[in-house]
Amino acid sequence: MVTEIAKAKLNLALHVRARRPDGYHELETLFAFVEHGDLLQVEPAEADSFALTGPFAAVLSEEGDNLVTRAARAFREAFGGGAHAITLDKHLPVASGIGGGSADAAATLRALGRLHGVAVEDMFAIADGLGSDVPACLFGRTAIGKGRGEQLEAVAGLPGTPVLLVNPGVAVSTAEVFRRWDGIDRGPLPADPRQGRNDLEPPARAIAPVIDAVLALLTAQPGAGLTRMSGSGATCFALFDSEAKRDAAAEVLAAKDWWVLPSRLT
Ligand SMILES: C[C@@](CO)(OP(=O)(O)O)[C@H](O)COP(=O)(O)OP(=O)(O)OC[C@H]1O[C@@H](n2ccc(N)nc2=O)[C@H](O)[C@@H]1O
Ligand SMILES: Nc1ncnc2c1ncn2[C@@H]1O[C@H](COP(=O)(O)OP(=O)(O)O)[C@@H](O)[C@H]1O
Repeated sequence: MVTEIAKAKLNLALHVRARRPDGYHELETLFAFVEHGDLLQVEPAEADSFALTGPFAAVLSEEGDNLVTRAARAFREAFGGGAHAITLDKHLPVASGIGGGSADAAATLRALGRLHGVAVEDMFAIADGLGSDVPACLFGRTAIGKGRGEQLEAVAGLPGTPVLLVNPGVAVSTAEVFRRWDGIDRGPLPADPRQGRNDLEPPARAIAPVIDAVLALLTAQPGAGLTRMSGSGATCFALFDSEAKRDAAAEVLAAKDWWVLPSRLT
């Protein structure tokens, strides 16, 4: 049995540059990861099986096609390896801008790669076909992403930085948020992500105005530095200058009945 953590992804900055003829958007984004996420367990078996557990299992169990089973199918078509029993312990909220599904797909590939001796480098083509964020999650390191997110360049991160993730419990459709982007290119990613922005914030806030309240309360917390929405939302994050201040902020935001995840950047 192999176990992988499907770490939550953050977009420390996300600049949308252009709408492409194929419907996708050209991005420049700074991907980072946190220590916590979903838990994936994979073992060879006589027949394929897939079990969902954890606090967000119910949301997903009504959907037929999971990114985990899609990733496993794509792996087998490319590399063989037979049947597997897979368990996904779902801790990350679904459709929330922290790439939970993408991280699960990448963790599935990593686990199968470990079981069957396939290198991560050889699985990027499969990852690309599963979703725009899956290559970044497979890479798993702080990186600048271009194209639709699949052109990756590793950069120095801020490992160990305390971070708080907050989701107000509203699922936001990524496709819908991109559709509402105003089409204005506001320029490239700056060297310092703090000077950057998330261009998907205005359209996401229009769909889910509660994001305004989350950002306002996060920004007001003692010790909060860079505070922003991640991906297409609605999860927002703040970096903190100490774990104690992060934990104090977590209590304040959890009192709103919002989902909170105190973690650290990897
Ligand atoms: C916005 C981002 C930023 O990291 O994160 P999330 O909010 O999903 O976490 C990603 O680009 C999301 O990646 P992912 O969730 O894998 O998206 P996909 O399944 O490939 O695409 C879902 C839909 O989003 C839109 N889409 C996605 C990526 C992109 N560069 N341009 C787009 O226009 C398309 O309408 C597409 O049909
Ligand atoms: N294992 C999975 N975890 C989360 N979502 C999944 C999974 N498999 C399929 N999905 C689908 O993918 C969509 C995007 O999910 P998710 O990756 O959580 O969003 P985001 O990238 O915005 O954080 C969900 O609405 C859901 O329908």
